[in-house]
Amino acid sequence: MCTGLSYTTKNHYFGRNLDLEFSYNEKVTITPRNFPFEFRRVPPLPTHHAIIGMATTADGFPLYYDGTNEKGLSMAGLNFPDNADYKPEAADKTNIAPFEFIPWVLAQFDTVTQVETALTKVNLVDIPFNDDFPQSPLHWIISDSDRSLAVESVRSGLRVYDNPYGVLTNNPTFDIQSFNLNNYMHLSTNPPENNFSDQLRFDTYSRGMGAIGLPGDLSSASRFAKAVFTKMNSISGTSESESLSQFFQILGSVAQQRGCVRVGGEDSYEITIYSSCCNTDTGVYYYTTYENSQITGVDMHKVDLDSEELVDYPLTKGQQIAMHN
Ligand SMILES: C[C@H](CCC(=O)NCCS(=O)(=O)O)[C@H]1CC[C@H]2[C@@H]3CC[C@@H]4C[C@H](O)CC[C@]4(C)[C@H]3C[C@H](O)[C@]12C
Repeated sequence: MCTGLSYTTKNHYFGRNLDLEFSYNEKVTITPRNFPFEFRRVPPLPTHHAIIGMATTADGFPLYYDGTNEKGLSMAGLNFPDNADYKPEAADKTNIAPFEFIPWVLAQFDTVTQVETALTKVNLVDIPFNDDFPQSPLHWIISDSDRSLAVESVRSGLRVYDNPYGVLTNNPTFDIQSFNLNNYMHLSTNPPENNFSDQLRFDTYSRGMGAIGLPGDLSSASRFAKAVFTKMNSISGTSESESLSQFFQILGSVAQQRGCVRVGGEDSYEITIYSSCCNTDTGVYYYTTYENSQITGVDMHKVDLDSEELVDYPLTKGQQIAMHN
């Protein structure tokens, strides 16, 4: 499971939790403007926007999990099992393989609204990367500082939703996730009032009681409600430190601790492998990992963005403890 998030203070920030029981050796990866992008069914892009994000590179191609381009447009892929349905090639459409979707979008568009227009022609074609990286069922959040979309290729076709929450988790489909929020409209950050019965007396014995009923389990529907509540009520100062802290706190509210979500075999548990937060205005990509609570950053503008070569940074995965004595 995963959670994607778009958040604005003075600058705009975009990132995600990647929750999984293993890692594919992902690295913070910068694709400079002249890296020759080739696609399976659409024309290559020899020059394009530069991209920074988390990716596994295979056969020289950056397989992005999430990324931001130099115009501040961002996109992340999240697991969408059983619902994702990729299509046969369509002659009258722009046929993009799912693993090409993030590079293809971030390489050429500046805003969500531009992407929305282009998506009317897009067909997510069922072409896997290779035998080592078979097709994965994904859906996507696409954000800029103004708005977000949720994009889902399902049996009935490509669904593009306006995403006013700037949040995406996993199943069910985005329309159902949105509908479910109706169940939580009574939640409040204020102390509760007695609407239960005027014949009874109640005591607000604790702070935070206005949001009793907000789910705290790690299922994707619960994480969606929790993350939307936390984000929509978030208050942050505008400095980089305050903004980053608030962003990682929101992601932390839906993070997965080892042992709580068993998957498959005896000793297999899902954890939050990494949390990322890219300042989309400055092009600095920050991350923490499960065992590295210190924020690590990579500034895309510190490398030669006119080059042709991918630049990647292996993740620092152990705790970086600042001892006082
Ligand atoms: C598994 C992850 C989602 C995390 C999640 O939700 N985990 C719940 C698991 S569980 O459902 O609970 O068991 C997703 C998110 C992004 C994905 C990569 C995107 C690029 C590329 C696309 C290719 O087509 C296939 C290989 C590829 C490297 C992808 C591998 C994998 O699919 C990634 C890491």
